[in-house]
Amino acid sequence: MRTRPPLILASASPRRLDLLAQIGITPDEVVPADIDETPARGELPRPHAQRLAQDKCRAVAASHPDAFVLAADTVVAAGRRILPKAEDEATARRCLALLAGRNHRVFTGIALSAPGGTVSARVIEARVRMKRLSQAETDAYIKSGEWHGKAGGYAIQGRAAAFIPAITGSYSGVVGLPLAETLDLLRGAGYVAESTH
Ligand SMILES: Cc1cn([C@H]2C[C@H](O)[C@@H](COP(=O)(O)OP(=O)(O)OP(=O)(O)O)O2)c(=O)[nH]c1=O
Repeated sequence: MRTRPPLILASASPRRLDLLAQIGITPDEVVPADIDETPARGELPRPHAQRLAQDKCRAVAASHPDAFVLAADTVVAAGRRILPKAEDEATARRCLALLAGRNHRVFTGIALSAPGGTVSARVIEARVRMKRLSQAETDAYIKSGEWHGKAGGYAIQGRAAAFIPAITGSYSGVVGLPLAETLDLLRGAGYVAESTH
């Protein structure tokens, strides 16, 4: 019997592992990609998300040529501007100040490499509205620490859900892995059979 090549999730994000589990997919291995995530000069949010997902995918596929390798990158965009991943309070506050009371977009790039090296990739977009935030709401959110390591300084899957009255597009994409489209890629590459899922 022919055995199916393994699936590697090229991500350090526990959210991505949880999201895959939600649709019944368990990668054989998790191998985070260590790449430079700095936006190129003048790079727009959508191509940035696409490029980083592909870079993460290729970085891991290079040392695992016989596996399927799945990678993603989530970018929060205020207009043409790419918001940082919040690693400190000041950055998280700046992001929230920019996003509160406005609509913004979240782009998640996904890339899948198949054994042999063929890479398929897509970018999935969501439009998110965040309500205006009072000083007390911002302070309480900052205190929660939930913004840490999150693109744009918030996590829709946590307390910040109370700040989001409307979203159009992929919810799972905002959290980090758009599930419908990821399953399409896995199907297209032959990892998931048409008859399952
Ligand atoms: C906007 C938003 C982002 N995020 C997260 C998803 C991603 O983990 C993170 C964006 O950073 P990414 O660079 O996409 O991912 P990562 O550094 O966590 O993991 P890796 O590169 O190894 O795959 O922000 C949420 O969890 N909820 C949200 O609502």
